[in-house]
Amino acid sequence: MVEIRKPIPVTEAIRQVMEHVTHLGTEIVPLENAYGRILAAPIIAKHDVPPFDRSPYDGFAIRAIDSAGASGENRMPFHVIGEIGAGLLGDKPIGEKEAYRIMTGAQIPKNADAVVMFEQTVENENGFTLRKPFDAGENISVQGEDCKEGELLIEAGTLIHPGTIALLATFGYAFVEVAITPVVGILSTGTELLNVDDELVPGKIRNSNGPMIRAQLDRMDISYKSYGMAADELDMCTFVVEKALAETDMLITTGGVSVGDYDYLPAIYERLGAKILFNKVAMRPGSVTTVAELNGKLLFGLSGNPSACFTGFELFTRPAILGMMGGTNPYMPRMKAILGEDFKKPNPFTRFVRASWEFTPTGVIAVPAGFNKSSAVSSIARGNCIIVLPSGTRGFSTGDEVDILLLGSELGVSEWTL
Ligand SMILES: Nc1nc2c(c(=O)[nH]1)N[C@H]1C(S)=C(S)[C@@H](COP(=O)(O)OP(=O)(O)OC[C@H]3O[C@@H](n4cnc5c(N)ncnc54)[C@H](O)[C@@H]3O)O[C@H]1N2
Ligand code: MOO
Ligand SMILES: [Mg+2]
Repeated sequence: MVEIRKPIPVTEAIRQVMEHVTHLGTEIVPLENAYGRILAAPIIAKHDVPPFDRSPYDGFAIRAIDSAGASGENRMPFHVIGEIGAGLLGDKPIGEKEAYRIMTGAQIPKNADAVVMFEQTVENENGFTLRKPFDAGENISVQGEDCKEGELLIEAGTLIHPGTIALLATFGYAFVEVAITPVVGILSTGTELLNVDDELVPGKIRNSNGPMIRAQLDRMDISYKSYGMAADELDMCTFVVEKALAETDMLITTGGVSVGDYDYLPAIYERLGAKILFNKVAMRPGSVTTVAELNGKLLFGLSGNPSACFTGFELFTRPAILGMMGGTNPYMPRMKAILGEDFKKPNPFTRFVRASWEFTPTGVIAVPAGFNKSSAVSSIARGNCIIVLPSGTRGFSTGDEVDILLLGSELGVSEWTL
């Protein structure tokens, strides 16, 4: 008798996966290796930024009071007492009607409280004249206007991007505390599988899931250990799964999770004593996605069908990996889009449609990326997003508003909502 599985809602499945995520701790890396990692400690301003009042322009530093009454008819003369380039200091305090020539980024000299751009002056042998009064503080970049010493700037759990690197460098972080990145094992199961460079022979297909998962991990900058392909043989598959689990922090298998005679993953989980979190999700594709846990490590039994495998990774495995690193935005960003083509299939389960989105003059349009069965490989290649069609809906028409999940974005969101 075939086992009847009870599907759980997608949101519940994601919640269960995230509940079983374990952190691997933190490590210190040089700043030049920190891009793409996840911050393990918050960035707190170690000093004010800028650390001193400075000039935002190339021009003259003056006392604002000396410009009072200046006009086109009454140009105010100033005497230049020296020059300050960025990185240098003016050693004399400026006196009445005196000015320093000052360059962008240079510290404002003593007594000066305004900067006049070169373009606002007429220069002469002695200095310059100007034709308008300046307020105290005008054209001064004030110490601490960007960051105040002690201010919490970026939370732990944030992905480090080029802007984060700039901030870390500003505060002198030559080394950064980041989350340890998991090593993920990948095993493609299926007696029908050939290597990429094999000739097709009757009944066989090339393994596309293995290379696809490797690329999905590469896109996240996560390292992996590939265990290649295993034929549908219980003992051999159990041996490889056990070995892979011992050598990695998480294992992704593809294929063999449904109810077929040679779908051995359920038996392998049982043999190993792994706890099955779920083995059926109310979604299409990927309803057979199975997740188990053993000794604190997650085993993702992704479907063999390519579109289901891809979707299972993006929905469950990717947030779990980010969660293992304490990532605070593990879920794909979501956007509203206008459906660019009819999609008339009813949706008994939540449907995730591989699609392609673009900005148009009338807004964001998302168009399904062609043949959209669970077994499809072409629509994964053509898609750049996933349209989410809620369960219980009866098909959608061109012009309907839909939600889309963005693929390959370094941005993410903190909550999963459906
Ligand atoms: N009686 C039932 N049959 C099936 C059910 C069901 O509920 N009852 N579920 C169907 C659904 S939904 C899916 S999805 C598939 C899932 O199958 P498995 O995850 O067990 O995967 P396999 O049987 O091993 O393979 C399915 C399909 O994918 C191809 N495949 C497998 N590995 C790869 C790979 N690495 N690269 C490319 N393609 C691969 C494989 O040849 C099969 O065509 O089960 C349904 N059946
Ligand atoms: O597990 Mo399947 O992908 O719903 O067709
Ligand atoms: Mg199967």
